Amino acid sequence: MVAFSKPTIEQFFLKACKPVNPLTFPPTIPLIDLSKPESKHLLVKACQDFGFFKVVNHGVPAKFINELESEAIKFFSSPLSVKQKAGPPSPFGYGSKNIGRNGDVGWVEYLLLDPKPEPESESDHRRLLSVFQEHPEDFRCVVDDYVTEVKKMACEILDLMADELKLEPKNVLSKLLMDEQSDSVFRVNYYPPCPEVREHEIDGGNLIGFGEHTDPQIISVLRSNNTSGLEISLRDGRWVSVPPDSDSFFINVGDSLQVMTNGRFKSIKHRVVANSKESRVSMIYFGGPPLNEKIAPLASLLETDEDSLYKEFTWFEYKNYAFNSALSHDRLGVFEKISSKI
Ligand SMILES: C=C1C[C@]23C[C@@]1(O)CC[C@H]2[C@@]12CC[C@H](O)[C@@](C)(C(=O)O1)[C@H]2[C@@H]3C(=O)O
Ligand SMILES: O=C(O)CCC(=O)C(=O)O
Ligand SMILES: [Fe+2]
Repeated sequence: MVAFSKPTIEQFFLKACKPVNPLTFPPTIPLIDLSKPESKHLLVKACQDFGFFKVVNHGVPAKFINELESEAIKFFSSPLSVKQKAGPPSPFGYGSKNIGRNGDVGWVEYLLLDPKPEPESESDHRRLLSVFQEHPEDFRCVVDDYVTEVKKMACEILDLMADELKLEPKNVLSKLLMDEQSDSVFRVNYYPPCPEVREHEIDGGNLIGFGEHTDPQIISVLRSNNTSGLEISLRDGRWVSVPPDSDSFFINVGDSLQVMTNGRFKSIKHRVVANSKESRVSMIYFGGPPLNEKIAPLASLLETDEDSLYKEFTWFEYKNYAFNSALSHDRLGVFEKISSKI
């Protein structure tokens, strides 16, 4: 663990890296229309080829999305002293610039929230809600309404995957998110504009909003406003920027789903670069399994004689390892039976 001092602006720049490739996603981002259940074939292909796709006709009411975005903007626009009352994020609360506990920094402020507060974490929630001095319960309702809908969509997507992969039972994946003990997280990120980015751009630097990483859970459901910044890494190592679309959702395969499909689905490496002029607001639901769940390839997916590529572990063990590692660390590496590094 690293002791934190206030990060300097230089720490936020990716000096040693090649400039971000301005290509947009080639050829186009896989697009899944949830009103057409036959798109389940495209959905599985997208998970195999990229681990990433965009969803339209998702059924999440615009009202819930807009209310959450405006509550978030209200919160992030309040004085630092007010926001700090909701911090630090240990594990839930307000954070700024420091990401995780291992020395990562980014040009970002965020709220990490428990989508389903347990009685023991009630005090955390009270502290968090006290920040929304005027109507604290309204904020909780706005988060609950949004998360309920997004979780429903995530489960629908997981059921389509299971159907296309002919998994039994059909809810083998979605039941992990529906479980009362599901260890999911909800995050709202706010990337303020950074005027200083322009001077550094001249040196070919990019301001890092959220450093490169894969998401450890099963599935991540991301929605952002119309400010660009999200980039994904292709298998050939090129970074490409994802055109923002505030009316759609973006889905990432997480590390756990990569393992459950024995590597057929890819957990995609992604990052966010900050912007000199516009603020970016994103909200992400990370659907995770219960802590005691064994994360292993689904038996019905393994061909005869096909072995698991991974050692046995529970979500508790993986999460513990992940949260003690830096953002860019290749977390699945140590759980592979044959290291991909050789
Ligand atoms: C540096 C870190 C932040 C993170 C925990 C970790 O040690 C490595 C994984 C990171 C990540 C990425 C996806 C989600 O944003 C997140 C909440 C998660 O589950 O894993 C974050 C963690 C975090 O911000 O605490
Ligand atoms: O804010 C974003 O657009 C993505 C952030 C992200 O990848 C994360 O919070 O894990
Ligand atoms: Fe992420």
